[in-house]
Amino acid sequence: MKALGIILAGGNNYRMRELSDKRAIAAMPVGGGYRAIDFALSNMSNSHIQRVAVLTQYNSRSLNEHLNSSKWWDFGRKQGGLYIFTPTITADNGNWYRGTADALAQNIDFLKRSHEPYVIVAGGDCVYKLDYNKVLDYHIQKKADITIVCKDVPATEDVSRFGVVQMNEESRIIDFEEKPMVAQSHTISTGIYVLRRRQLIEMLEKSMEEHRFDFVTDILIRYKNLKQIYGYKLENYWSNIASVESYYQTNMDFLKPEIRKYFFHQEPYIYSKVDDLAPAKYNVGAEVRNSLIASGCIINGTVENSVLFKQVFVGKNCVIKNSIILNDVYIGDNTHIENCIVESRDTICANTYLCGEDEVKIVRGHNERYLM
Ligand SMILES: Nc1ncnc2c1ncn2[C@@H]1O[C@H](COP(=O)(O)OP(=O)(O)O[C@H]2O[C@H](CO)[C@@H](O)[C@H](O)[C@H]2O)[C@@H](O)[C@H]1O
Repeated sequence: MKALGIILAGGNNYRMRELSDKRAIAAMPVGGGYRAIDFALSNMSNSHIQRVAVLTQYNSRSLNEHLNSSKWWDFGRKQGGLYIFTPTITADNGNWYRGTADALAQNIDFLKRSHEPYVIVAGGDCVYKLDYNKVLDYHIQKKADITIVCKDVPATEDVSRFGVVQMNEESRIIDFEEKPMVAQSHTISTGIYVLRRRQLIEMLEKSMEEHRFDFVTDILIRYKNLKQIYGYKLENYWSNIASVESYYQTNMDFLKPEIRKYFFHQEPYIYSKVDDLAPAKYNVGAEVRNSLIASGCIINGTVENSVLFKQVFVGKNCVIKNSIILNDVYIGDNTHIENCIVESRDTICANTYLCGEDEVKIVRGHNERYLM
């Protein structure tokens, strides 16, 4: 096989507010039936990458539970497999992953023991489909040292939470600024990189010698004029779960017919861990419009422009509008929920009124305000 996959899934993100208290960002539920990491894992599997390591750290239990079997993404092969690497305290190392380069460097033995000539490095918090082999072919054809998958975003979009690149006519990256206040272009890095395994090992060893721990600032930006770094443009849907707003928007995108068709009905498919649940049930009085309702849900009230994850109960005379309800939530009768994200495994008492006014409201059990 030509490439090895590494998924970085250990970061925390304060922009996710309380949603990251319970779980790693890569374990965030997406699109009614997936977790964020399913997209990178399925892309790896669909690109026939047989050995994939997931580097996890922050709130790793939630992710470990989701990844407890490699069979869902078809990695259970004799010559390959899915590896989950959390930081390990050893005689030579007493540190957590101090950054993305450090996370890779702490697993340098895995890189050294592998035989694949190339490595695909991707984040576990992005929603997209990509055949990594196309990027790999491009990387080889360009004779690049590093290839970064990039995306043009509308000029109206705030790019200050991304790496922003400038490319010349040959698609060589001539400038890379990480999270700039004022951006020079609207081409962003998607955080997906291709490089030679030997090259990566060499760069990581140098970084560690100098106590530099971040892949972007200490490798990409440092080498941007010294190495041949190319950009590969991703034309299709891509979104990353980096804030409550982008998480909400990504889920709402799944209500658009073209996005649903792209992810649910067009090959290659996205895979996830499957639960054996009863089908969703709509009782007399239920009214559902433009919504995704996962298995195990029971609906009695009205649901509109919303995404309900598995095993949500909606009581009588409820109105759920423009909201995301995470799994195992019980919503009592006569409740109004609008512009909210309701945390998983929660009970919303009957007669509750919840509405995100200026921004999406995150609801956890005790946020209720009762109707008069
Ligand atoms: N210590 C650690 N151990 C293991 N995994 C860790 C880690 N720290 C972070 N990660 C993981 O690495 C990935 C990148 O996270 P970062 O916090 O480094 O950057 P961010 O996602 O903000 O931007 C990045 O991704 C956006 C695109 O989403 C780019 O535009 C931008 O240039 C790039 O830095 C995430 O999947 C995260 O979970």
